[in-house]
Amino acid sequence: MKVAVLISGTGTNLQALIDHTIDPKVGSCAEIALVISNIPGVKGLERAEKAGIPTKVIRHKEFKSRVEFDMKVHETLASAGIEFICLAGFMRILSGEFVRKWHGRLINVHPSLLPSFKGMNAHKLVLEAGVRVTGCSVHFVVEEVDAGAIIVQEAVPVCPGDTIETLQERVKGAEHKAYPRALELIASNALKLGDDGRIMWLNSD
Ligand SMILES: Nc1nc2ccc(CNc3ccc(C(=O)NCCCC(=O)O)cc3)cc2c(=O)[nH]1
Ligand SMILES: N[C@@H]1O[C@H](COP(=O)(O)O)[C@@H](O)[C@H]1O
Repeated sequence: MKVAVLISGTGTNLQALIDHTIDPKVGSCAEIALVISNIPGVKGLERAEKAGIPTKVIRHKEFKSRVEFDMKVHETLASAGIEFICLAGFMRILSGEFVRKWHGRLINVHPSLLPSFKGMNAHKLVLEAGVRVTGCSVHFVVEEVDAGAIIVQEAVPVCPGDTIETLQERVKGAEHKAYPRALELIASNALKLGDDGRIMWLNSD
């Protein structure tokens, strides 16, 4: 399954997906065939280049509208024969039109236990709420932000004295296990997004 990873920054989740898909012990049928960033010069692009994965920068600032940016991204994905998209620290909201075109073939990792703490500053909200357990969620992407069906979650303790930085680092450690696991469930046809918008587990035989 030809997978594209969309990034905007450091790309540690991209790295985890790369390491997973090239691991001969895993024998994954997911292959990362393209990495697209909306920001030039980010570390995630270096990670892809080091792994010999084609990269493309599509600057959202160069487009008059969100939809035109999304269309360029879609065309780039289609011409590369991409079958599945992983968002990994991609910080642009995608238009409903794009999300509909990739319905069931587009997932994201969010740094909280959804449906709690949606949006951009999950770790800050977690600390302010004083919860003792947080975590990460890998979910299908739907038009409503951070609201799609959840595929995998992993819990992470909140420790006394945690800051946004210490929390983010601990949660990322969980993301790097959860994301490859979620991609493998999909690539191995263990589950898919049902027409009712909920996870459908496919029989193993
Ligand atoms: N339609 C749809 N698209 C998404 C795009 C990215 C992410 C990743 N998580 C994200 C969640 C929130 C944001 C956000 O609010 N950014 C500030 C505004 C930036 C902008 O103007 O674009 C970005 C990524 C999730 C979604 C999603 O759940 N649904
Ligand atoms: N969506 C959020 O953005 C961050 C991306 O980090 P990286 O994968 O670029 O290191 C991760 O914490 C992820 O949960």
